[in-house]
Amino acid sequence: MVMNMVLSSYGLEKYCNSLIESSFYMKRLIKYKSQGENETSIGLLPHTDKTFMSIISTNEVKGLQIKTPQGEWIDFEPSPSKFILLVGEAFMAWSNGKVYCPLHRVLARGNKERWSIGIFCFIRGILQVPEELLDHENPLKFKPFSNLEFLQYCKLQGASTNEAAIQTYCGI
Ligand SMILES: O=C(O)CCC(=O)C(=O)O
Ligand SMILES: [Fe+2]
Repeated sequence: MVMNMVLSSYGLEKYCNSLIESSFYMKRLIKYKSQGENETSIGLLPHTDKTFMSIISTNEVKGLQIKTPQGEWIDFEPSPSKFILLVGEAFMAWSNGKVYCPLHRVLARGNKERWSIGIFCFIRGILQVPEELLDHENPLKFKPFSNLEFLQYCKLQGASTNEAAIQTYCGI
């Protein structure tokens, strides 16, 4: 359903079924240690996800920050009924750069433990920019690529925090 909502908002709903059929998910629970009352440290370095998209839900402790296209870091305000969807580098490349893939980080602050649960969605097979997104003004920016091989490449290169990894991997 989430995939459907996101793709529809970009007029790409026609690709929804095939993407859902090729998708698989990884789940990860992260615990961030509490800090001193007035202390702040980096819980997770700034990075972009290597996924197609990621869904994150957290306990009530703030910490996740997202960088806007204008360069401003904004806080994700947690609540029990809320989750955040982050576009990954694979979706950004498949959309030929149309969809923004945000840099995000986690600050560990204060004396409460923070938990987050992430559902990370990857696509099997070869991802190719839909022809509807291409014309004279919007030439192809990314060669066809495999999301899983891209993930492997980032692990081997130690490029997990490199926000331009997809550009180096399959950018034109
Ligand atoms: O813990 C969080 O809120 C974010 C985790 C995250 O960005 C990641 O695992 O890629
Ligand atoms: Fe992330």
